Amino acid sequence: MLFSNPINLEMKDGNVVYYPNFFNKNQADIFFENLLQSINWQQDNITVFGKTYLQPRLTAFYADNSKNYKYSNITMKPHHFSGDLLKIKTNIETKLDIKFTSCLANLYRDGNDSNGWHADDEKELGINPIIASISFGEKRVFHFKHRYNKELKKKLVLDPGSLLLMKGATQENWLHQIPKTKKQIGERINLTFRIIK
Ligand SMILES: O=C(O)CCC(=O)C(=O)O
Ligand SMILES: [Fe+2]
Repeated sequence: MLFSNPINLEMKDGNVVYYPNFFNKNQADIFFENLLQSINWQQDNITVFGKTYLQPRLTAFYADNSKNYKYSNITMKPHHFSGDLLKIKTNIETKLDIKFTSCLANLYRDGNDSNGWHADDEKELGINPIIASISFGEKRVFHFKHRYNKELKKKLVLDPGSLLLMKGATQENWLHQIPKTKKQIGERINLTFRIIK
């Protein structure tokens, strides 16, 4: 087997599988340190209901084409894949047998950084997008809530070295977030590999 113990989250109207040890601890630690230094982290302004704020985390966008990525009034121009990010891309493409074009990277500096309720449903991702989300560094809680049935919720901890694979109608029917935490915690890097044609 290429990687151990996938956990199917059994999402109604969606399809989410969690792979806790997609990368082993040693690999995950090395990738974390290298990506922290090598990624072109930036902090953008976002405009929500007419008010402008600094985004509560750092981000960077990479692609093997020149297509921009637009979300929350932000347009991100891609950098080219290289170094460990390219190694990770090739590794997951081989293991999953899927080719990705793009990666949106997130750096949560501490518990005060977050990612509010949203779905990855921008039209450039197409219908039923496949999103492969890799985590390194500090573990963080991840929430799902169903868009139309308030009783349906899921909560899980994303461990370093893990992969969360979201596919099928997940983005159409569910929202997700990384909430803030009051705990004193360190940095976390998340890489979301996407297909943008
Ligand atoms: O940090 C995470 O695990 C989630 C990131 C995310 O949802 C996104 O970039 O769209
Ligand atoms: Fe997302």
